[in-house]
Amino acid sequence: MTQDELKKAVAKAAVDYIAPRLERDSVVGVGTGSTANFFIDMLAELKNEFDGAVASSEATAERLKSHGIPVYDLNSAGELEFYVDGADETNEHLELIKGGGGALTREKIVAEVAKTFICIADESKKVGVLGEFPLPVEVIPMARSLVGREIVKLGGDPVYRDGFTTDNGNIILDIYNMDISRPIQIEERLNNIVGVVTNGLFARRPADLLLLGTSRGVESIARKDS
Ligand SMILES: O=C[C@H](O)[C@H](O)[C@H](O)COP(=O)(O)O
Repeated sequence: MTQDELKKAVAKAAVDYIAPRLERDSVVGVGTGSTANFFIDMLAELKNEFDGAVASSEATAERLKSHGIPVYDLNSAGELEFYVDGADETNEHLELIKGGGGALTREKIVAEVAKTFICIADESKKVGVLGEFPLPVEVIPMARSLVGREIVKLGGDPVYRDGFTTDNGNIILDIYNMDISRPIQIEERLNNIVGVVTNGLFARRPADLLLLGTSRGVESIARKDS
């Protein structure tokens, strides 16, 4: 199977999971990226069975609206039953690296609000230890050099994502060669650097359910303590 076929399979598995659990007044949190896009396109078929969505990026909001799915501001949406999103990496504890597309901050905010975070990913995203994929950090532009120096002190190699601006008007530093064997600790340390908005580690708030696309089918992996 191609990677896109695996992404479509997990998107369908997510729709199949939430469909029987949706109420007419449900608002669904929706992530960003190519896997999330397949999910959005399939979610559209259910659009008369739930109220609408909260988007984790401008791109996702546009795609939802193009299908006629109402998009709500998170502040007026109240509680979200589900947040469905892809990932750049996941470990066995469903701790994630996200933000390859630069949407990490809004993704983290929406994930925080949702009762159940469903991660959809193809098997190339499953790793033993996080960090092969460079870890994105969203930074206030004037703090770029300061944050870069602090990241070096933590043992990482920050690289400025040239020409990229987040939906929040900030920049991204991608960290290479960082030891992420203790994800919660690294997530907190990076977030403590002045000028960091947030980083792409989802360890404090990991996924609750991983739908992993493999050549043998979609594996459903629940977080052990969820
Ligand atoms: O900022 C982007 C998001 O965190 C995506 O969920 C992540 O990059 C995975 O994207 P894709 O599904 O395209 O591999």
